[in-house]
Amino acid sequence: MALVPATILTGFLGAGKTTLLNRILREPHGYKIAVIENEFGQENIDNEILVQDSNEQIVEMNNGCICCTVRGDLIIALSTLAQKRNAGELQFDHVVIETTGLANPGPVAQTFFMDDEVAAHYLLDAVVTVVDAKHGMLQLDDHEEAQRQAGFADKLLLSKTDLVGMDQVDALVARLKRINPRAPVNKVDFGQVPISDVLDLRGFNLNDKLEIDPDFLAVEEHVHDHHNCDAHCSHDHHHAHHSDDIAAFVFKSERPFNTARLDEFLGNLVQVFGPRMLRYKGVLWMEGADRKVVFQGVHQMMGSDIGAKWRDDEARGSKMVFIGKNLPKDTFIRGLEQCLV
Ligand SMILES: Nc1nc2c(ncn2[C@@H]2O[C@H](COP(=O)(O)OP(=O)(O)OP(=O)(O)O)[C@@H](O)[C@H]2O)c(=O)[nH]1
Repeated sequence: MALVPATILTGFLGAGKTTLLNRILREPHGYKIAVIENEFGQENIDNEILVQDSNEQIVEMNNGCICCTVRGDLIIALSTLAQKRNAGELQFDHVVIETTGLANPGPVAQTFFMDDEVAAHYLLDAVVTVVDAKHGMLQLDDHEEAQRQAGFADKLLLSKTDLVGMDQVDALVARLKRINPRAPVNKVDFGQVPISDVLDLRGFNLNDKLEIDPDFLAVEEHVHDHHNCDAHCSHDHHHAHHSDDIAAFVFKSERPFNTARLDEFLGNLVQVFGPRMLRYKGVLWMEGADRKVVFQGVHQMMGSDIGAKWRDDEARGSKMVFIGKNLPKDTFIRGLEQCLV
């Protein structure tokens, strides 16, 4: 059987990866795409956000962090998909792996060369990196992961250019070109981009990567602590520990929220803690509403959408994930509890 091309979709927290993926999954392009999702934090909210209504596409979830479990979960997910495909149980002709916003794509890409079973079934097509035009500059300043994601890209897609002026876009593009002169930079507007900018790029060139990182294929000891993955997973394949002050926590409740109280509380939260709130999202049960509310944000930019209807057989409740730098978890949790009905 021909090798299945795989795309690694990466980009910093909130850059617009899921928005892009959702658009691709909705578009009638003829590809049958299997998706492997990975999220920072133990609750997979993207699970709820991604469209899952097409029987042409499969969404394969794995909790934990791709960068920690790269030689474990990712290999298992890819191998399971390949076995099902060979057995005729699943049909797909492309795989997209959406990494967490804090992942270094290096080890994810490595999997395609280091694992025989994966290499026997898949061809790494390209690393596509989404960069947030509004927050990208700061993310590149503050986070090594953001630089690696840009540096490793075979294609850079600039999102949220609607939120900034041309000067800011030009400065960011110039910086991206300095970090990665090889990757073409295209704009993506709320995920709108030709499919040919994302799939079938055949952009991954091992020789290029070895030039940038001669250790790319080096086998390393896997020494870090998996118990900490959910909250502190930002190890790269050199096992440098960084971003240790970034942590994720989850709020869950089986009681509905009072809309006015929650709006006011979240508004205050982002005013006070916005600069440290790297990414937050949730699926909410609002009092009196028969549909889910999906809320999410990056720093001070917060928004919400109406989601799917609560099914009759579904237990109603809310779950939210906050990822930030030194956020006062107790203040968040206590405040949210006070917004419940
Ligand atoms: N203004 C604007 N907002 C955008 C654009 N693309 C995405 N967004 C918004 O940015 C937020 C984050 O988008 P996601 O697609 O969830 O980002 P992500 O990279 O998947 O986030 P994580 O996986 O959580 O790191 C959402 O509220 C999107 O609606 C864009 O081009 N312009």
